[in-house]
Amino acid sequence: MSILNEKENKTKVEVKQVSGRIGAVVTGIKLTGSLDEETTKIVENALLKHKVLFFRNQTHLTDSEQEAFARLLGEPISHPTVPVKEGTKHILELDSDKGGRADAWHTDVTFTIDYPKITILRSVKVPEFGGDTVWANTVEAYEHLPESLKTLAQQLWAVHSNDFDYAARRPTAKKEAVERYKNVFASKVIETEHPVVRTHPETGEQTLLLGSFVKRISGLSSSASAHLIALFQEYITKLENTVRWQWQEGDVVIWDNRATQHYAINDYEGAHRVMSRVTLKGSIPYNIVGEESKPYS
Ligand SMILES: O=C(O)CCC(=O)C(=O)O
Ligand SMILES: [Fe+2]
Repeated sequence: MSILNEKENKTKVEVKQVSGRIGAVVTGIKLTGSLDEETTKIVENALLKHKVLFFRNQTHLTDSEQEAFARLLGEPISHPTVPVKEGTKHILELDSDKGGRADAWHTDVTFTIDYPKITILRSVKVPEFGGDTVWANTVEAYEHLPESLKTLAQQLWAVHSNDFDYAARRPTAKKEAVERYKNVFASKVIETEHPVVRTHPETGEQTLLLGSFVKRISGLSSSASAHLIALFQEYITKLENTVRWQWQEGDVVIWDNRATQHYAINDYEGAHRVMSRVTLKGSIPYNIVGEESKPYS
């Protein structure tokens, strides 16, 4: 077959927006570590535009092939406290039987200073019902703030920490999950002060940087902090600002972790759900006037 014919036979790549403010389904791409440059660029550009990309039928992927694909978009990094899945370089396995139920609105690993720019999540085992994930667009959330709240948000800084009261937030969590949180996830306390409004380093857009790792707003009482966080989170998680995905086995979802928050719905009780996650190295955030995040101690 000539090169020309091969090109003609190539499946057409399509990027189809699926809701008003966030998310697109991508078809015609088989994700592998040897994806060509042109297709990789399509994925990168679509991600900056839509913030979350959904790919069905990627059942060919193994952990190592997922890592190989991830390397095309950036530098894979391991979680700072949770050990990587055995036999892999950087994969974080989220197993519902081991407390892997991320049922709080968050951006990944924001307690670190240069938290991941992108997350690539693959469904390995999905429950018969439930277990959807929802993403929210933090650029659109900022854009939809009234001017007075934009001005307020721009002046705020927040302390993000991996040391929060896990058990109080999840009164029904199993003892094993609470222990795992304490002994693994928060084994080493990591805290960072980030601006509440982060300038996206690639698009220049303003994003709201909050989520469940926020301990408090700098300089405010815990009560005032809680009110303000709730106020901004309300704009972030407004349903019009979100997209919800019903997983099938072998789906891959890629999100821009600098422009989104997400929530894994914990509505499948004892059923088993397993996900494989790779995160890519991010950069230190800065705000509209160029002030950078700093370690907090
Ligand atoms: O389990 C999910 O759907 C999402 C889990 C999560 O928060 C993550 O992978 O970062
Ligand atoms: Fe997450």
